[in-house]
Amino acid sequence: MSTEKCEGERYETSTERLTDSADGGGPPAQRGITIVFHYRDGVEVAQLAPGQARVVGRGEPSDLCLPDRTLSREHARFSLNEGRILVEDLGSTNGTWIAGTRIERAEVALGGEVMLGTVVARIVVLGTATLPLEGEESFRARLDEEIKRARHFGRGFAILAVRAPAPDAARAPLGAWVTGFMAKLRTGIDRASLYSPDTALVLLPETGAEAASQMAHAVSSAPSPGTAAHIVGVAVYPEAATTVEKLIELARGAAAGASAARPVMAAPMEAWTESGVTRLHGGMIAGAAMRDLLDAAKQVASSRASVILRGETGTGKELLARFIHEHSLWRDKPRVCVNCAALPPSLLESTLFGHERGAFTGASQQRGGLFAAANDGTLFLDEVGELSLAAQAALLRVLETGRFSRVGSTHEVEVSVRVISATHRDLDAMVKQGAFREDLYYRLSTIELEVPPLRDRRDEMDSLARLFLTEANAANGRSVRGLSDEAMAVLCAYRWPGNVRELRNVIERAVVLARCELIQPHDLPPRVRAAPADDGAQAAARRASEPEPLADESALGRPVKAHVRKAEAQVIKEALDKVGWNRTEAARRLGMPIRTLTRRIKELGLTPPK
Ligand SMILES: Nc1ncnc2c1ncn2[C@@H]1O[C@H](COP(=O)(O)OP(=O)(O)OP(=O)(O)O)[C@@H](O)[C@H]1O
Repeated sequence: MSTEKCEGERYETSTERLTDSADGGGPPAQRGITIVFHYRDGVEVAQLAPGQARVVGRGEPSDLCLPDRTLSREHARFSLNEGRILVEDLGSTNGTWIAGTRIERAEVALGGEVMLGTVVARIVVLGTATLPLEGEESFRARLDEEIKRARHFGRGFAILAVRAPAPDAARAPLGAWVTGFMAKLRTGIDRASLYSPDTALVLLPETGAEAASQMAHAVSSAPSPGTAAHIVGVAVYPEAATTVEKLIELARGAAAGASAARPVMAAPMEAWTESGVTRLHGGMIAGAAMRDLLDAAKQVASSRASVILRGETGTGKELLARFIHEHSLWRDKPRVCVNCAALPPSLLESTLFGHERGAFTGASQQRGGLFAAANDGTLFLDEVGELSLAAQAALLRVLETGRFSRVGSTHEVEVSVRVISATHRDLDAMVKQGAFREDLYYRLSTIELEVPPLRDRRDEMDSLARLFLTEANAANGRSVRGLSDEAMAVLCAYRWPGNVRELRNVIERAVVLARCELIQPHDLPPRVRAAPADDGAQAAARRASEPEPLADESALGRPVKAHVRKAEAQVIKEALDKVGWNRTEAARRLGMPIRTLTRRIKELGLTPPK
C-alpha cells in the first residue's frame, strides 16, 4: 500500500486511480465524484459536486444520514474543491480513519477508502450525470413506485441482480465493473444501486420477460475482449413475484445459480406472490388464509376419504375441489362435477347413476351416469345440501358399498370414486331438522374444510381484482389498465356477501362501463359504494366514490387521502391483530418490508389492543 503524506495528511490506498479515459468523463474536479458508503445493513451512495461539501453522520443535521451505530450524529465532512477531495472529522466518537490512522483532516485520492467508525466510504467516479448509481433507500422507494405503477397500468418490469465478474472484482475500484455494465442501460429510464460490494441491482421499468432477458444478456456480455462476463439474475414482475423483497431475493437467487458458462439466469415465473398472495396454475389466488387451507387440502388430496367443503356462496369451493383433485394421485383420471341444486329431483338419480334404455319416458338409450364417468377419479357434488331425501339414500348406498345400479336395471356396477361435496348450507341444522340424513352427513364429511369468506381474505383483494380485470378486458375487447386507488379502497371496504364471484362480476361490469383508463369508484355498483352507517371506512369510501369537481386540487385530494389512509389503517390493523401484533409475520403477510410497516404503524397511530 502506498501511503503518502502531504499538507496535513494525504492518503492514497492501493486501489487504482480511475483514469479519465476509463469512464469517459472529465477530471473529477469538473464532473464530481461518488462516495459509496458500506455500512452494516446496506449501501448508500452520495454524489459530491465540485465546490460542494456533504456532512455524513447518524442523524440530522447531517446531509447524509446512515443508520449505523458506530457513527456520530455529525461524523465527517467530505468536500471537493479545486480537484481535491477532502475529509474532515467533526469530533466523532469513533473517529475517521485512513489506512489505519485516525485523521482530523486529510485529502483522499480517487479510489481511496475512509473508515467512519465501522462504515467504509469509497471514493469513486461512477456513471454519468444522467445515470447515477442510487442509494439503497431511494432505489427501494423507486421499486415501490414501480410496483404501484405496474399495478395501475397492468404492465410489468424487471429487476436484474448483476454480480461482479470475478471474485476479486469487488475489491477493485467499484467503477471498474459497475461502469462497465451501466453503460449498457437506458439513460434516464433504468436505475441501478449497489446491493453489496460485488452485486448491483438494476430496475428495468416497462420491461417484460423477453426484453428483460435480452437486456440481461447485453449487461452480462464482457465489457472488452478477454474480460469475464458479468453474472446476471433476472426477476420479472408480476410473473416471478410482486413484492420488492421477493423480487430482489429471486433476482439474487437466480444470479447465485448462474455461472461463467451460463451467465444469465431467470427466476421461475410459474407462480407469483404478492402480499403473501400466490397465484397458482389455473389462475387461483391464495392469500395467507387460503394458503393454510390449501396446505391442508394438499395433505388430504391423495387419500380416498370423502371431503366436504363448507363456506359461503362464491368463496371458491369448486375451485378448491379442483385443486384437491389436481393434487391427488389420480389427477390424470376423470374429474366430474355436478351441481345438485341445478338438477330437477326427477333427473337426479339417473344423472348420477345412469339409466337403461326405456327406463322412463325419454330414456331412448342407455346412459352410464356421472358415478360411472368419474370411476377411478373424483366426483364433485356441489350444493349437496339440496339433495332430496330419496337421492340422499341412493348416494349413501353407493358411498357405503361402492356399488350402484342404473335406473331400470338390477345389475350392480362397481365403482371407485372419491367424492368431494360442497355446501353453503348449515348441514348440522339440516340434520337436526331432519332435512339431511345424519349417516350421509358423516359419510361425506370424513374431512371438512372451511373456505373463508372474502371479507376475511382482504389480502387477496388486489390480486383478485387484477386477475378479473385482465380476464374481463380479454372477454370484452377492452383495455382498461387498472383500478384507481380510490376504487380499490371502495372494494376493500365492502363486505362482499357474494364473495369472489360477486367481485368477479363487479369488476367485469366496471370494465365494460369504465370511461377512463383506470376504473373509478363511480364505475362500481351503488351497493358496493354504499356504506353502512357504522363503518367509517365505508363512509369515506363512498365520499371518495363521488366524482369530485376539479375546482380546488387540495380539496379534491383530502377526502380521498383520508379514506385511503383509513382503509390502509384497517388492513394493517387487521393483519396485526390476526398475528398477535407480531410485526415480522404481519409484514410477511402484507408483503411489506418490516421497516415500512413499522413506519406506517407509527404514522397511522396504530396501537395493539389492551
Ligand atoms: N381464490 C380464487 N382465485 C381466483 N378465482 C376465484 C377464487 N375463488 C373463487 N374464484 C372465482 O370465483 C367464482 C366463484 O367460485 P366457485 O364457483 O368456486 O365458488 P363456490 O364457493 O363453489 O360457489 P357456490 O357455493 O355458489 O357454488 C368462480 O368464477 C371462481 O373462478
